[in-house]
Amino acid sequence: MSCPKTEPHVLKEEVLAVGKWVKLERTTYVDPAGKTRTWETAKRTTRPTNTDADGVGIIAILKRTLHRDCIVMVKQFRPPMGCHTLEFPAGLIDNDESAETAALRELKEETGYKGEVVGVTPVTCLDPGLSNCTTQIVMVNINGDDVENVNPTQQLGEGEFVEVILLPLDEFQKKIDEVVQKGNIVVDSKVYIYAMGMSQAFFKPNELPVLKQ
Ligand SMILES: Nc1nc(=O)[nH]c2c1ncn2[C@H]1C[C@H](O)[C@@H](COP(=O)(O)OP(=O)(O)O)O1
Repeated sequence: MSCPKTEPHVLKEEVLAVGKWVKLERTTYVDPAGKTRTWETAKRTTRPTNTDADGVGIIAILKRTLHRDCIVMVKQFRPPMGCHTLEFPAGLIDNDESAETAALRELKEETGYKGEVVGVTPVTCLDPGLSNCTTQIVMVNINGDDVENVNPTQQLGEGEFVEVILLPLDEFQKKIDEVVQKGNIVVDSKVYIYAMGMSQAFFKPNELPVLKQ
């Protein structure tokens, strides 16, 4: 006998604990079989009122004459991980800020580069089994020949320590693997999936030989 189908939905959200940046809630919801259940949910306290995205991630490609195109990456100590991470530049969206404006601001602050937005994703979820945290990924081109971008200077806030790492686009996955193999560093999954996609697109490693062009 099949279960009757219900449109799953949230019934109530009770706050269990609140910090300055994060809160923990108990979410009561109805599952697709019509049964009422609960879930432990983490949320940021900082989401702006004008958007469903908490933050932005920035895929910034540095283009310079006589250089290979590079992706601008950041390495930093992340307290929740207890180690360094390799990530795309990223940050929280300020109130009344668009994803595009936040991306160019965060890129300038974290890396010193001035970029131009060439694309933006819809709101995407980051870890939906744990949290409602969301991000928009913003694609940015950087003209590395521009005088403003020849000696980029970071504008880091108090307590921010960010190392900029340039990785060539045409060997992105290989270079990430080299960085990871060197030490105690974890790569962000968005970064690694992008790198795997690049490898698949460029080298088609999983295609049968007869289908390769
Ligand atoms: N979960 C957090 N705990 C903190 O103690 N502080 C936090 C949290 N999330 C953000 N922040 C602080 C740290 C910075 O001072 C600001 C802005 O962070 P931002 O640079 O926009 O984002 P990240 O790059 O993801 O840190 O918020």
